[in-house]
Amino acid sequence: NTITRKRNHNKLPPGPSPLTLLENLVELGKKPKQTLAKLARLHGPIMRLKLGQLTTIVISSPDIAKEVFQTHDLLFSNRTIPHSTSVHNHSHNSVAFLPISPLWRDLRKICNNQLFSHKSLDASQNLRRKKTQELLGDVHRSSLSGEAVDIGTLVFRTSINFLSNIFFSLDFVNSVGETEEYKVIVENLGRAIATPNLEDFFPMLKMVDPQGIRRRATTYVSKLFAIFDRLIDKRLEIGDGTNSDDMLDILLNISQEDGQKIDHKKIKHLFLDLIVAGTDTTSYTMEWAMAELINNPDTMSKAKRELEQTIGIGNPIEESDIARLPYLRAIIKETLRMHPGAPLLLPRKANVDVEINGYTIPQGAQIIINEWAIGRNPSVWENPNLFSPERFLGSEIDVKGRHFQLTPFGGGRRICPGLPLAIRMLHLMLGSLINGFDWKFQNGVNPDIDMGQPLRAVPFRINK
Ligand code: HEM
Repeated sequence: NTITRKRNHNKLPPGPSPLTLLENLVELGKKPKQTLAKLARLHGPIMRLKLGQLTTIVISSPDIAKEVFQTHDLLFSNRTIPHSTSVHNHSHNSVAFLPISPLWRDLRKICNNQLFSHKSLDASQNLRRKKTQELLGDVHRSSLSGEAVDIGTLVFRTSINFLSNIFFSLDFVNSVGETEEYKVIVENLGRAIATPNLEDFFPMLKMVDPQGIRRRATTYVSKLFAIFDRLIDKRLEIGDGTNSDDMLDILLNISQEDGQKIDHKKIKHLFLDLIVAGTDTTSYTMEWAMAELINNPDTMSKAKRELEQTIGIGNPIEESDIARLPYLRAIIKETLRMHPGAPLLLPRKANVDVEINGYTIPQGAQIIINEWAIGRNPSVWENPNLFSPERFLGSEIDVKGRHFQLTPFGGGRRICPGLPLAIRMLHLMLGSLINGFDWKFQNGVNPDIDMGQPLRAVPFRINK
């Protein structure tokens, strides 16, 4: 599995034939995990896939990922643009898809200043505390009636309401019906980016939209934009008198001062990116963390014991407690290793010809880091298929993009800006769910959430 370091320009190991590749791509849309496993077995640390107009380099080795995220970060800092993001001209306004440019920098700066800096995260802590209490209230009600809860859906509701409060000072989701409505929007938009689209490989298909991806993306972006439009119009009508100081107010103020930096259209694209990038990934990670804990009773007991000793059974968890909960932190890392929310991260592009490990990556090639395969690679991790948070105790490996065997949030200048928020939310929600309740799978059965079954589990309230 080691890569030969001899000079081997332009002779990147080829991947499967175009036909097999096409089959794999179709499968990837349907069964992402099984397909990734197969691809990881088939190819080594680096592989070139040539299909139609697009050359894709798939990287499944920490050493080579380091070249992309650190050594040559700038040269790999743009993305290939999926055609599905051309909907509503999103790719030209999107912090996630713009090339490195003054607009991208302005948008990242706005995100950091308003949302993700230490200071703004501390300022929004009350809101997360409140949304977590509401989550626990829902779980408590189910525990009284002995009903199973759908973890992914509950966490989705918590995360989207947290974001909608920061943005607009209101809950997007107040009922089961609304949760479903927003979940469908976000899942479909995520899929529009993650599903391999034949249009991206064969540009002549762009008019045809053979998989209907662009049609679906148009429907769901339009739905979200209609909601944002209504909220922005309402805010502008109400005028200055009712300054609520949320992110919408701040962005409208910036747009008044400097319309170049951000305008109404760009505000909508930014909210779209943040909601799509931030909610599905968080609920997916939480669903897996809970599934692994319920499946591994010893790990669950250890986590509960740590919480009991540090915080006290049933007591509310504060974000400031996270630093004192090493086992809980190890559980989140282990979940992100085995079940990265974005298994192929987001695509990058070689801005010029770049030499890495003796290979020349051709200009314009799409670069995919196969995070899922790196997390399951037996030459990187001992017993990679075993859920064992202990491997992280006393280890310096973190998820901040500097340990290349574990980069679920990417790395370099394009690293996920939501990382600090995601980390706080994941620990807060997971710690709260297990410190307040015992959990069992519905009907005692371990659901295979790989197969797209949502995790349903029954909570039992713990008496203090
Ligand atoms: C467990 C949760 C999350 C995971 C696993 C995750 C993962 C990722 C990954 C892999 C990337 C691409 C990084 C790269 O190319 O190097 C990314 C980008 C991004 N993420 Fe996250 N993310 C999460 C949560 C969030 C949250 C909560 C937000 C915001 C509310 C967010 C907003 C973004 C944005 C805006 C980008 C694009 C950045 C750019 O291209 O400059 N993410 N995320």
